[in-house]
Amino acid sequence: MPQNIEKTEAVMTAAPVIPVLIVEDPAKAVPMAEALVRGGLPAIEITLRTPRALEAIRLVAENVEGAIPGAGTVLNEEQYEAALAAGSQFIVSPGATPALLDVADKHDVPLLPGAATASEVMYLLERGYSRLKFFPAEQAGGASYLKSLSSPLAGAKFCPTGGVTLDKAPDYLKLQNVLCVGGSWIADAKAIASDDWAGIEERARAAATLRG
Ligand SMILES: O=C[C@H](O)COP(=O)(O)O
Ligand SMILES: CC(=O)C(=O)O
Repeated sequence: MPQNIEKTEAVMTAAPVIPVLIVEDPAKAVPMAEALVRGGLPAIEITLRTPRALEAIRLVAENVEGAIPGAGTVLNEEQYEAALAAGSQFIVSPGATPALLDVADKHDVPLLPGAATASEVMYLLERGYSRLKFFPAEQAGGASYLKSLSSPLAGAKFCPTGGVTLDKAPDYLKLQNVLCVGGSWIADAKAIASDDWAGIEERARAAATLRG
């Protein structure tokens, strides 16, 4: 089935920011997610870039009330299925392949596929996907580039991610074709490694009140 827009937008509009997380130690996942939820960011993307990321997703799914755990950096069918089995409520990919979209079409779980060019967006629209990640946002051209896509590709709405910061986020959030932004600045590897839950909560709170 094509993308379920209502369910996908529910994830994208739960808060203005989706934190993108690289979790090495699953024992950190629950206190980290609790800090993010307390700060007002329920949708959290744990990337499959570490060996124990799936374990981290499972622990958040089973233990953190109010969290909407998702898996990022999902590149293929095997990772997609493993992410769902771990309890992911949404899936994110830096790009899109026909094989990844084929497996996503079999499930009613939001997939945010990545796109960075007009042709990539057009391909995804053809496949029934209109709620997308714009990646890597800053490096690909930033808010002015994304604004240029909004008139010719009016059906597509984005979550820009990649180089987005607290300062840059409002430039994206004010665009008609942006529903949220993603980024690692709220809980980077250093903050997670040093158990800086208060700092993560504080940055989450600032992000949760961002407006375009
Ligand atoms: O690979 C990039 C991450 O998805 C998030 O990007 P960031 O660290 O620039 O916020
Ligand atoms: C870029 C991103 O969010 C991902 O790796 O899925």
